[in-house]
Amino acid sequence: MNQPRRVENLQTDKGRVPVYATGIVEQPWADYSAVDHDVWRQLYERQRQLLVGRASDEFLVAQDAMGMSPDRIPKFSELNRVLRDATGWELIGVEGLLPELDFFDHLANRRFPVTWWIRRPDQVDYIEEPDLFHDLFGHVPLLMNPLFADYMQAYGRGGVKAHGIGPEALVNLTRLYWYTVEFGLIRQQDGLRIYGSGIVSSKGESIHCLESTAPNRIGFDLERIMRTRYRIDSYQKTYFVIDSFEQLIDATEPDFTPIYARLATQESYPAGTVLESDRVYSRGTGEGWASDGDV
Ligand SMILES: C[C@H](O)[C@H](O)[C@H]1CNc2nc(N)[nH]c(=O)c2N1
Ligand SMILES: N[C@@H](Cc1ccccc1)C(=O)O
Ligand SMILES: [Fe+2]
Repeated sequence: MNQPRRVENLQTDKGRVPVYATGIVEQPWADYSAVDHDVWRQLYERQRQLLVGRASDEFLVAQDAMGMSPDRIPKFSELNRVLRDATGWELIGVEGLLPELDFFDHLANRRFPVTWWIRRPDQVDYIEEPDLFHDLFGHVPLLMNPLFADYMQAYGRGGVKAHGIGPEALVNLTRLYWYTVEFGLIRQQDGLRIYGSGIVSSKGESIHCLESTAPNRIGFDLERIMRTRYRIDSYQKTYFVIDSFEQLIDATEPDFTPIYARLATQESYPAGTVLESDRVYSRGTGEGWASDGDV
């Protein structure tokens, strides 16, 4: 995608960046400070160590294929050469969260929006919004996996379609993103493993999601997930487990229009729910759960 014309230098609270008409930001790589690069290195090395034995084989293979350097914040332009050859995806720089339709349209065109700024040293254990580390370390590697790359584009197309159907459909579809792309687990011969970006980019949740007795771990069920509310400010109460990316692709291939219509007549479930019909890998103790805050 040829860069659209530059319209202005946006003064943000994190520095001046060139912003294009489409909201795409050019990565100001030369402006990253030594502190920025050190935060990247610290987070990268800590997560790489934590994820051995915890992340899925697909994630670890994809991350090695992506070939990011721990020593400095990677250049989007360098990663794009590798990514385009592998699956036709490319990264674009953004300021932060985009309006939903913009986000879906980028995914539908195999463009993944990556936040251009990285968190401060005092935010290494928790940050309330996606930064460069969450997007680049968490989301980008699996775009090297052909199956997952297809799923992400299909999701984007589904998002554009859901946006046209209405706000409830968008809520249903966002839950699917949350419980797969962000916080998904996958079953392997040697146990449950992580593929969700929100988990792999978080030290605490990488440990909690597999080792804590507090959360439920339940087998993937499309409509169950689309009815289930989630948490945005604490560890998840429930993690959903797929058997494979093929299962995810097969389950989401059909037209969702009748599913949205059915879901509109049904109640949603609180995040900590366990149903009789659930395939329960482990039922949580609920220890430490806040009673409110589901979205
Ligand atoms: C999938 C869901 O709509 C979600 O809230 C979107 C909205 N906008 C976004 N914008 C950016 N840049 N990155 C994201 O992950 C999202 N997520
Ligand atoms: N098949 C879904 C779109 C979709 C594809 C892949 C993942 C999620 C959603 C629809 O018709 O709306
Ligand atoms: Fe994310």
